[in-house]
Amino acid sequence: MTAGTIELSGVSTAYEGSDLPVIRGISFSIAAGEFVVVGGPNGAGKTTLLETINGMLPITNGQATVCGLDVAAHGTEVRKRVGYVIQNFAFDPLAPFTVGNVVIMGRYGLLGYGRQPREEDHRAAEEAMHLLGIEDLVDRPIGKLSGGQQQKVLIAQNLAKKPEILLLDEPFSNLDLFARSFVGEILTSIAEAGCTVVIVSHAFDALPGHDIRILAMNEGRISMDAHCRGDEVEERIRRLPGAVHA
Ligand SMILES: Nc1ncnc2c1ncn2[C@@H]1O[C@H](COP(=O)(O)OP(=O)(O)OP(=O)(O)O)[C@@H](O)[C@H]1O
Repeated sequence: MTAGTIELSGVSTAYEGSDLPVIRGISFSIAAGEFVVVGGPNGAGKTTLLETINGMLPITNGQATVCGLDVAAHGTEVRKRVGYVIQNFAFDPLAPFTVGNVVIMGRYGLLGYGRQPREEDHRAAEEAMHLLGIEDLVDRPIGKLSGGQQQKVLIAQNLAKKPEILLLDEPFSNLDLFARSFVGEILTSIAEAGCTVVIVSHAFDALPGHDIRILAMNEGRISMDAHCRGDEVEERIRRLPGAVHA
């Protein structure tokens, strides 16, 4: 079974127009349903790692295989199976979309160009909004919501896709303490249901208490690959060399 798996073998990636690799010769395997936190100092390459897994960057060395697909050759197919909640996204205050419009957009990549959402697409969007507790916002203009509410909408949009893998870049950044634990619990339940969850974060206080895999990064490389409880992650990351800025 390859659904939800991530395999990197000696992978390096560089941004367009640059010869310098940002990710440098990284290798690891992530199994379906794993709950992984990626930590490390600013500029370590954490976002770049998520973009690499999601097939958004040219791979200059090695091979990345996601859900059994070679990322370099099948980026579009990979992105149908992977949800990616990007860092610090904020909607234009005048964006002409409701919350319901934004969540159903999560289904568009599966539908194909110009196709209208079907009953099952609306159902998937409703389920995702229900899970995030945002059904009452469905008709609200997205640009008029708070940062934390917009963050929940983006997570719902990606869950509506029913991804095999969910990548989240700083998902807790706009959320209050209560919302952070709430989202942490949702991500745990998603992983328990078999969806691989990979979170880049500097905020570790909302991580669930169960066993978590930590991948720490420094200067484009993996500096630690370990397991611990959610409430031990911060201490483990702090003890790493080069972690002073984390
Ligand atoms: N679009 C881009 N073009 C060129 N270089 C980039 C681009 N995005 C990031 N970089 C560079 O790649 C390196 C890693 O950046 P990345 O955003 O992956 O780090 P990060 O670990 O996620 O940092 P942070 O914790 O600050 O979000 C940095 O040196 C950064 O300047």
